[in-house]
Amino acid sequence: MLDDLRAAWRLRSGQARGWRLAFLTLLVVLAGATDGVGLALLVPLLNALGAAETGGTGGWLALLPRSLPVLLSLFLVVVMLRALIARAQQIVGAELSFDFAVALRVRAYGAIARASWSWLRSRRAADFHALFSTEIERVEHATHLLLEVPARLSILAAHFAVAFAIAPGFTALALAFGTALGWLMRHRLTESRRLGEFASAANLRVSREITEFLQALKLTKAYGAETQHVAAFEAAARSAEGADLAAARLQANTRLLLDCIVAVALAGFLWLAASWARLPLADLLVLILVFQRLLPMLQSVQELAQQFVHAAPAYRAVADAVEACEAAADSAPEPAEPAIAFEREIRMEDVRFGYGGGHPDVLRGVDLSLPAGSLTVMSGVSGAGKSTILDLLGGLLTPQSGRILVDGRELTPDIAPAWRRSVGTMSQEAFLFHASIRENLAWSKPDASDEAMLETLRLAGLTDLIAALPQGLDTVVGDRGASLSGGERQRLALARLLLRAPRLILLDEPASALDAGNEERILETIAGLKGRTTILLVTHRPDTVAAADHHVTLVDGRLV
Ligand SMILES: Nc1ncnc2c1ncn2[C@@H]1O[C@H](COP(=O)(O)OP(=O)(O)OP(=O)(O)O)[C@@H](O)[C@H]1O
Repeated sequence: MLDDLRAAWRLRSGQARGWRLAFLTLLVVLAGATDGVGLALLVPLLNALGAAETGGTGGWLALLPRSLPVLLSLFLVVVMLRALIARAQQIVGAELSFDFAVALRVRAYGAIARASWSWLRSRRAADFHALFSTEIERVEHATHLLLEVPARLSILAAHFAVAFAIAPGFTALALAFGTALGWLMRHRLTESRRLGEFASAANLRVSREITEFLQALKLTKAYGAETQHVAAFEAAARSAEGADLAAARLQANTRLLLDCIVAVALAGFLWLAASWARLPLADLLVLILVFQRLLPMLQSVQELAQQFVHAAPAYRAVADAVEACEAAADSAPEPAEPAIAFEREIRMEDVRFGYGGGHPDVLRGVDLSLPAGSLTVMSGVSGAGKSTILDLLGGLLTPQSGRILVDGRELTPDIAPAWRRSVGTMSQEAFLFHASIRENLAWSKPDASDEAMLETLRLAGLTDLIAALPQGLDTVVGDRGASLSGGERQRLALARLLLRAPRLILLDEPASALDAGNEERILETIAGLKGRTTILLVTHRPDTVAAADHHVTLVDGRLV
């Protein structure tokens, strides 16, 4: 439990402004105090209403005038003040929750966005999805409860204070009863927390199933694996819902138990108050009112605590996930300088790289020179490390030894973000957004004009397609470009890349998923870009690129 609270503290943000929390604390105290004063005023009020002959409580209340209109006015002022404080408390509490929720979501999103690619590539997208879809919501719920508990406790304290002023011994007994009740219920809190941890794990399984199913929709249909996915989803959903159901059962059982205990306790206390404590009538009436409110309040604090410990494990899940992303951040996530110009050559010198985890190094001393404006073709068997070379040249990975030089300047992690702005990359399966052609293009250069877009579409060989589309640039391409053919998708991705006018283009088998005819045409289009920019093209058919200036092959971690 303490771990969860520590995680909650780690997740607090500077934006949650300390003064607001201090103001809320003040309001909580004031709410309790006005509640207590309002209750205490009932004693002289009842006395003034006719119970005067029975005596009443001494203390500061004895100083009040006994006039009914004055007491009623005072009572009204206190009740209205209490209502105003409650309103302010509700608004400030909601603002704090809002600030916390937005800051946390933005922090988590930013942490993922700023994490280095070398770390991100070994993560599961589904786990990030779970973070946003369920765990952060549970954290928000827990925070709402966390803000609510002190408010209830303050009112509880006010009730106890009034009861104590009327009948100290009797109230001490009630306090002992409340403490004993909490102690008796502690196992329920432990059980609720265990269910909360189980719910975190079950929610993760649901999220993994949903994300991977949606990513593989076409494959699922093609393999007829729908039943398999539905069954896996049902098992995960039952498990997650089962955790919530068990928590709801526990909550209902606790409520039944507390309802009975509180009813018996209330009857017992009232009987004791009337027969044993022999209080004056006005005091007795107020004491009845106080206890009639106080005991259910104890019950609601117990319920809130139970709900809180159920949601609290999400604090640790979210804090651990966000901090892991933050620890893996790029050393300079925001480019410190504009895109890096490149006039002469990009060079790899004796570059070594391995993915760790006991695997042998993939690259074992790679030397490569890409003169500006040249077209280099790279080939090698599957798994040789070609994509790894592209990721290193693109500034996504950092060599473990050796250097990459851009016009003689070493490509270090500090300048990698700026360098990435000068690079355009494209792989086998180009990703397109479910948006129009214009929006897909503008993603890489938001201020691009229609003319610039049409020019890059021409270079990518898509002029005829755009002319044939009734909505032209505004045609929506579907999920991941589903309404385009494979060749059109790759060409559109090429146009998007060219729109940024990159100094270096890294192409990772951009046409190998296409049929031979389409592949040749795309490779021809790429060869036609020679001279405009520097290109490194990975292809398993190097012979088809006659225009290439250099051919290199990756063998045993070295280029030959
Ligand atoms: N994140 C990773 N963690 C561990 N090993 C990895 C990781 N990514 C790639 N590898 C391993 O590094 C080696 C080189 O991978 P890479 O993708 O660079 O090869 P490739 O030549 O591009 O292969 P292909 O032609 O099949 O695309 C492979 O053995 C691969 O299993």
